[in-house]
Amino acid sequence: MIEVRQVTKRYGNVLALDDVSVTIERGDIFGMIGYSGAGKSTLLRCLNGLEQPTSGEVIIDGIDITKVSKRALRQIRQKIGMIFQHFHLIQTKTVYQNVAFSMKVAGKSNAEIAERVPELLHLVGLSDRANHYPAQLSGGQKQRVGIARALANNPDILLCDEATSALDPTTTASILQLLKKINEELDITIILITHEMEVVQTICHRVAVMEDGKIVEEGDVYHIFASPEQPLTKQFVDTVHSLTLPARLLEERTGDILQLTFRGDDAEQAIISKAATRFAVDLNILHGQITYIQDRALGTLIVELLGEPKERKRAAAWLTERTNRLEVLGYAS
Ligand SMILES: Nc1ncnc2c1ncn2[C@@H]1O[C@H](COP(=O)(O)OP(=O)(O)OP(=O)(O)O)[C@@H](O)[C@H]1O
Repeated sequence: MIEVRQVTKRYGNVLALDDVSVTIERGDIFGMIGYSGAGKSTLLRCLNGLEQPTSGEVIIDGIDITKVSKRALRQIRQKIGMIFQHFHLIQTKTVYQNVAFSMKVAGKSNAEIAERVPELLHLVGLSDRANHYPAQLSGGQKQRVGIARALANNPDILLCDEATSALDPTTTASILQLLKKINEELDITIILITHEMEVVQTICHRVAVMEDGKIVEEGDVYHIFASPEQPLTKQFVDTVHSLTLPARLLEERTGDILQLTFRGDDAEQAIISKAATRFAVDLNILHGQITYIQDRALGTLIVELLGEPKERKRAAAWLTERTNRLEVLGYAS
């Protein structure tokens, strides 16, 4: 388990982290999302002791790593692997040598290296590229080498710093699936920072939303998608989970336009038809979609609510209570 307790980090008069507290359970895939400058990289670097907080504690499996000796920290670091946006491979070494190098640095014997490296290359799907140099690999393959290298010393934790930001969508998907497999099969806790909510949607169990050095919202990923509270969280959720109505439809509408978000197990149609019978209103469905957050469905509907103002208001209040999120996109003119 990782506990960040009231961590503050100042660079001169820049407050990069402002009293951040968060707990990451063993086996989680934990996402940290935020725009550039939010403090994500600084927080990640505090987790592996590359950065010393100005104040606060970073406790990994019961040990506050901000208080240990350099030697002890080096040992703890061996249990923490890291992968990077731009891979950071050694260009003059082959794939095999890149992975072997981190084991050599950790003092592993040649026999251990000779046994482990082929296993790792097999795990990341690069057995046939062992003798290639980084320049001969695609971005996705380079990241696979980065992952193999990060796993070489059997870490408990894998930190991913924008690991898919330099990759195209298909390659991103395959790297995310590999990370998921590593989490499930090797029981490695994964902490990833990203500015893409799609990455969070695809593999994270929990997510923290960061802004100006603070965590503004944190929770289970499905819950965050279904009921985001902070404006920034809503913005991120909307990047993958929003519907756009053609401008013509919005202009021609005569009723209120509502966007409703439902959990997958809710009977959306039943709620819509019940609202129509319960109140003197009509509801036209204009648009809808179901998004899957890992295996759980989250539905969105845009409806036009027609009727007298008082009835529309009552129906909207009734719907608000029965949906996860109701937003008014436009009122009847
Ligand atoms: N070594 C440093 N010296 C001075 N200021 C720094 C240093 N590292 C980070 N900062 C500042 O701290 C703040 C947080 O930066 P950080 O890199 O953690 O944000 P981020 O969310 O990871 O952004 P990005 O996605 O662009 O990397 C920024 O204002 C940044 O300029």
